[in-house]
Amino acid sequence: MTANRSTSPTHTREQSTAPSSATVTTSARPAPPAPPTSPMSTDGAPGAGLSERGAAIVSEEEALLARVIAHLATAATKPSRPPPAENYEEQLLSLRDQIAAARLEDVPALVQQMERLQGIAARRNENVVEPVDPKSPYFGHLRLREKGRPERDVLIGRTTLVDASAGVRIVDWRHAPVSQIYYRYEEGAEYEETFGERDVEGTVLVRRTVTIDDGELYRISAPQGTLVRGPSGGFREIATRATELSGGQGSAVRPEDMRDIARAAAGGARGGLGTGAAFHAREDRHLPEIAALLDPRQFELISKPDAGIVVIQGGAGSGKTTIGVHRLAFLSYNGGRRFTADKMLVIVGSPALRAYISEALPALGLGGIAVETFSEWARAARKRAFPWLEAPVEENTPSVVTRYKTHPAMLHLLEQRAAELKDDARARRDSRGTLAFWADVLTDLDRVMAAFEAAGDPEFGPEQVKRAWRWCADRCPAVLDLDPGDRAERKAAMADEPADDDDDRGGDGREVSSDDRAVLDPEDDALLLRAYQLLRGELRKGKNVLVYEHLFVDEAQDLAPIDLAVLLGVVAEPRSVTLAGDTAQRLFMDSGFRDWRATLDDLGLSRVDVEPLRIAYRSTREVLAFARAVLGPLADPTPPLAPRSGAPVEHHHFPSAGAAVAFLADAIRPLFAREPRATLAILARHPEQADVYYDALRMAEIPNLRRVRAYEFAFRPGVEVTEVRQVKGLEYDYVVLVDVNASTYSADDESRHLLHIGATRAAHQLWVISTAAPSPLVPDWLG
Ligand SMILES: Nc1ncnc2c1ncn2[C@@H]1O[C@H](COP(=O)(O)OP(=O)(O)OP(=O)(O)O)[C@@H](O)[C@H]1O
Repeated sequence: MTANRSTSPTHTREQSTAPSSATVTTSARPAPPAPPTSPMSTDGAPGAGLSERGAAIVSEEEALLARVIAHLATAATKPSRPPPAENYEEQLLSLRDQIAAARLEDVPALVQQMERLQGIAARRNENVVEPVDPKSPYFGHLRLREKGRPERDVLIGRTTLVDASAGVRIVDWRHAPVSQIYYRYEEGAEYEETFGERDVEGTVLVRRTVTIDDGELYRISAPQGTLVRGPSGGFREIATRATELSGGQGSAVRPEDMRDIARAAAGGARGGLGTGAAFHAREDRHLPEIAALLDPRQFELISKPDAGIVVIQGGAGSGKTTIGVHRLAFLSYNGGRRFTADKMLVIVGSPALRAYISEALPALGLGGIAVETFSEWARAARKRAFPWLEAPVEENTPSVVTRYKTHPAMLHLLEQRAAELKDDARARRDSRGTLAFWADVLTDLDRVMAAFEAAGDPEFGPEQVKRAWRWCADRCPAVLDLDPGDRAERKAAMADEPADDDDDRGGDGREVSSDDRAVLDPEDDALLLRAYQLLRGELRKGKNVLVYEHLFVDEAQDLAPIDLAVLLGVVAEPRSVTLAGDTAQRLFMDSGFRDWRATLDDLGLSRVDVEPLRIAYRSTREVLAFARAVLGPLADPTPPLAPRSGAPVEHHHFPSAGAAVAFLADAIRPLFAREPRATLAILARHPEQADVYYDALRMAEIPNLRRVRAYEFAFRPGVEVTEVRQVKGLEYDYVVLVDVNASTYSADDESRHLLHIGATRAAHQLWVISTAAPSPLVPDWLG
């Protein structure tokens, strides 16, 4: 699928030049140089122009596939055919027979499959072990030579099936020893691994990624070349040049390597939108699924031990979400009964990502995992913990109050005050006591002042503390009033607080004024939950304790330390957690998250390492250069490695939005005529700006045009007009950033982050449009 954030992980990144895993893997021992091949052919004639080596690879792979399919067909007609998935006992018996007949080196994979099945049988209601799908039985091919043993072909797929006598060995990608060879070693490399109890040494004779769809081989990626079946049925070689991660020679992938398509793209030079990438995607619909492409570093993080906290810092498009969801799959496979679907929680940054991940998980064999945004999850948990607290939550909190409530100083104060109440049975007795505690912590001015002074945050001094405190002191009594219990007593206590005649405006100029209605701020959900955890212990869901065995938090940079503390508080010991985020993509500047190190310290996790990811897979080198430039001083000192190069980023200036739309309409129509499967995002900072572009493009009768107002992305081809904030975590073939004017994006941190996020949604090409004095963040070199 070419749509933004493909909904199926089997084609999560439909672009023709996804680097073959062989070209991005690193190995202690380099692959031997590929023998010379004849020039690449792009003429589409069946098999025409295939090098001798290419032809040999194709026939080897076709023979292998034919063998597997024939075996699956025979197995299907035999009584010993794997029984329906829900018939666990028969499946276990079948596996036992396979083990009895298997060679020593195949036994661990089968035993693992058996253990997994036993776990599932015990749970009954969980995911089932799927039989091998004859339409797409595997995606990786290794040929291994081990000392004193004949060479053997091992295929990497989504489930295990081994029949050594038939020469068929398909091993689940999550099965550690074999997948380690696939993900860590290049063709030609020597390896040492442990299979079960046995140490083995060998050589990877062949390592290829294959795409099989509907039982047909469509694509082979090998170090010697990428071979693709054309519409006429024959194979041809495409874009085989090795990508250079350092930006060195031979790194260009497109448009040069796609001359034929670029030629088709009318006016492919400056002024033309479209690199032909989405056109090519249509032709080469069959691209390897992402599990086939994982690089060694990604696989290392995915396969980290099941206990422990893995913190991933990676730039835009470096595979953080990919790692998070594959780690869930890996743990669920290897973790026996511990990691069942109802015991894993995924927290995402937006409803759009929730939609994407919810659809991606079942395709990885993970049905029924809860995927929620933090605010949704916290709201529901808070309502369960305080069922009688019927205060509405209003989203009009002044910035100064958000910062006060999410500041690490507030988290520490809450912890300190709770510790002081260790022996106070009254405070701990029920959720009403917790509510009183919450109000007390927020409104005890002396303690609050001391806590913020100790935090020493130069951007949040006594002035701000006082203003935020006023807001809380004004609002908390009405909330406490919802508890008829000892209303009078509490009111009297609140009345003792000193009157405040200071300025009563919030940091953003909004009035911080008295409100007699019982209203909560969104940040109160986390404060109340943390207070509950500290005073009363574990949160509950119905009669059960609310506890998860694994937690994956995506876009963690937009959560406050207190949010993370609440989430970590619902994870069972020993904790198994993946936290992924990118400090360059912070959107909620008031959230209390400063950087990973400080946040981990705030959470008492100083000893946890932050794992950096360096390869930016999504965007081209040109897009990444722009995205880095707009970050200015906020950019990571180490630039990401960008495997792909593409069309230059262009800046177009117009006197008005009307002129810009006319230009865009003229570029978009031919783009979709050439590349009907393309996805294009037109991104504004503010909704009103997006409306202007949408209305005008609609009048220009741009087909498949959608105005996305509240995360209702279609994940299919077409033009989506929306605000930058909404597209966090998504991806498009092409992106146009509109109204990149000085009045819209000044040189402040939030503007830098927004432009960075918007730009890095583009996989292939980026345009920047200004309609007044351009933003100072547009780099000079863009012109
Ligand atoms: N090893 C890989 N080889 C090729 N493509 C990859 C690889 N890893 C990830 N990708 C692709 O790169 C794109 C970005 O991946 P992903 O969304 O996981 O990154 P991210 O770090 O979460 O990005 P963002 O921070 O922008 O949300 C996706 O299309 C994904 O399929």
